[in-house]
Amino acid sequence: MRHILETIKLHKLQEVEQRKQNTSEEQLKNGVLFKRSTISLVDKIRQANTPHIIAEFKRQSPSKGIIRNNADIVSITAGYQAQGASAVSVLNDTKFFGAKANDFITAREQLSIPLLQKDFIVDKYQITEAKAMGADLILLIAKMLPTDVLKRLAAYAHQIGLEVLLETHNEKEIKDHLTTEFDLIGINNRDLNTFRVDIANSIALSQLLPKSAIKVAESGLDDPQVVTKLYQEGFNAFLIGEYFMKASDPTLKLKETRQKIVI
Ligand SMILES: O=C(O)c1ccccc1NCC(=O)[C@H](O)[C@H](O)COP(=O)(O)O
Repeated sequence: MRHILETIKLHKLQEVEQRKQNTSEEQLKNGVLFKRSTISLVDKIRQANTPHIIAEFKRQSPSKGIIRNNADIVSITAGYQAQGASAVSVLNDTKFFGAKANDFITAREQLSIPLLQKDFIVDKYQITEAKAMGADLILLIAKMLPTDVLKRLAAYAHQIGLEVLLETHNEKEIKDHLTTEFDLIGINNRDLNTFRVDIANSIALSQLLPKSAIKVAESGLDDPQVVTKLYQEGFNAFLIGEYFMKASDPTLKLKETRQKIVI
């Protein structure tokens, strides 16, 4: 069976080609938000040695199906900011994650903290789009693209003022990118072949990174004690989606989680 990322990649390539027909990159660059100054998550993390939560807004996922399809982007993302998220991540993919067309821009309109545009980037055009919709940082996934392409895309993102979170999941992906310039290194706790979450694997992989790297634990985090453990092991930030989104009150769940993390 085809890997989920391969399926997503094939779909993205088609989707992006279609969007290019409707809006040129030059048109995107003329948008108001393309010119805005971005807000740095890296600075925020370097300034405060504390567990930084990147709270994610996601309606559904390939591993869990529908999580909260009719979620209100305004109240949830505003609540995340009010409850101390260091950044908010908004899924921007419709086919696999159920994003609605205006989710990202609506979040941008009301947030003053860094906003991660969470998509599956296979083309420079999507990075221009991300900037044009008001992103501060983007995600690149090591498994999806060759190293030289990832480096080129990261360089372009930096050129237009975006920070880059590189997602990794195994030793090779980490070692291949050790010397390259990504701003934050994510380690996905979830194996996307099996959807199994393995925190011990993430801790072992994090030891391969230099102390100075900003390490982000991603996926499957549903216990403040586990976040505490990962923080003690050197992770700086925690990308949490489903745990908040499936709670009866996502922003209250973020508040409780932050209170329960021991530092
Ligand atoms: O979440 C999935 O099922 C998934 C499947 C295939 C590719 C990516 C996937 N997730 C994207 C993410 O990065 C997560 O939304 C993010 O790490 C938050 O994870 P969680 O806290 O488990 O919602």
